[in-house]
Amino acid sequence: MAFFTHQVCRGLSSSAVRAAAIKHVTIIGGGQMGAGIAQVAASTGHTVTLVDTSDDILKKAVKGIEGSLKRVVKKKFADKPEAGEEFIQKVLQNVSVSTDAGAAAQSSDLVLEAIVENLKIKQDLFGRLDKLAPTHTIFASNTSSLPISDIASSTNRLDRFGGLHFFNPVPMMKLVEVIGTSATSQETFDSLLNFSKALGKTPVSCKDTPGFIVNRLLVPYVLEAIRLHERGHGSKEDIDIAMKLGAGYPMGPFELSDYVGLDTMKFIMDGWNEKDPDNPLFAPSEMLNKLVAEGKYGKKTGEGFYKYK
Ligand SMILES: CCCCCCCC(=O)CC(=O)SCCNC(=O)CCNC(=O)[C@H](O)C(C)(C)COP(=O)(O)OP(=O)(O)OC[C@H]1O[C@@H](n2cnc3c(N)ncnc32)[C@H](O)[C@@H]1OP(=O)(O)O
Ligand SMILES: NC(=O)C1=CN([C@@H]2O[C@H](COP(=O)(O)OP(=O)(O)OC[C@H]3O[C@@H](n4cnc5c(N)ncnc54)[C@H](O)[C@@H]3O)[C@@H](O)[C@H]2O)C=CC1
Repeated sequence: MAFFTHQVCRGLSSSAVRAAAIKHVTIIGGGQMGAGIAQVAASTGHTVTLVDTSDDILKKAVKGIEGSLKRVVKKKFADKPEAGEEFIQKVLQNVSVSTDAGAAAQSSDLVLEAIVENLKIKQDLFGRLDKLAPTHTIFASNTSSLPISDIASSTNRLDRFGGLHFFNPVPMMKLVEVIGTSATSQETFDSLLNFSKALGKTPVSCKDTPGFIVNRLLVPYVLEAIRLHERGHGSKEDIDIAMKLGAGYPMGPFELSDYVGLDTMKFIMDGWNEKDPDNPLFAPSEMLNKLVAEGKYGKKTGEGFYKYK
């Protein structure tokens, strides 16, 4: 099955001697993931420019970062609230915002994209930035499901292009999947690996295959839960309770879907179904399609499988 052939294998123990350090990062997309990555990068001493399409979205993103930082310092500086407030201010000083991705990319060591899960839109963005960013700048995508090599194909910097896949909520989740394509240079891969470690995360090396490691396992599981419910074999609530108490998952599959975003889930499912139409694991779900058509994307819109208002 061509869909699941792998491209390249890289070890985590490779020499990182030549890898350039990443200091200034442009993060494009100030939604759940981009804001979370910006927060963690700024908290670990990197300077960050967060880019989105409007000032309003960026304002909301910075407010979200501030709210999340407050939760972090409540624990980290439990008995030193003043030091906690100082930390928040210091982190926020490391973050600037912009609606001009091209201008931001011009002073960046890394441009990391966390925009909508759509190949054409991601390709357009990187194709444009490729002409504006300095030669040394590394490009990376936080895509959940798209081949990194397909996104990179719109640029002329295939050796300086990789994947950095974070997990939601970024400040809490320790893993980063680092993806090299067959064209990604070892130097680039090592820079991305070192950057993940500098963020305090644990990186794993992944091949450029659909879903990398985590989503290749997680997406079929969640879709099977939805199908089980569609067949009338369990309520959402019971399935969620069952997986939390019976399998030790922190969230059940319906809670997790709402948390991730049903729009993102649908983008992933449709994309994989299109590439591999005979695979029952990626068969469309009427229930998911209906919720997305109604604009019920989950927590971020106030309703998905559950209501949050
Ligand atoms: C769907 C399948 C398809 C996916 C495809 C697309 C997605 C991807 O490409 C990859 C992904 O990201 S998959 C999703 C991975 N994430 C998970 O599985 C999260 C599962 N949930 C959890 O770990 C915990 O419920 C969690 C850590 C979230 C919350 O912990 P709790 O359950 O204990 O609940 P809380 O009481 O709310 O939180 C406890 C404390 O955690 C801290 N915290 C939580 N969220 C935070 C945030 N955003 N920022 C900062 N701190 C945060 C916080 O300390 C909180 O305590 P309080 O502040 O006192 O509430
Ligand atoms: N939601 C999740 O749990 C995870 C999502 N991802 C991936 O991260 C990416 C972003 O996902 P989320 O943050 O959940 O989405 P989101 O919907 O919360 O945020 C996306 C942001 O990108 C902005 N945007 C869209 N097109 C843009 C453009 N051309 N230029 C600048 N900004 C643009 C939107 O205005 C929005 O603020 C997707 O590729 C997704 O697959 C990866 C890991 C986990």
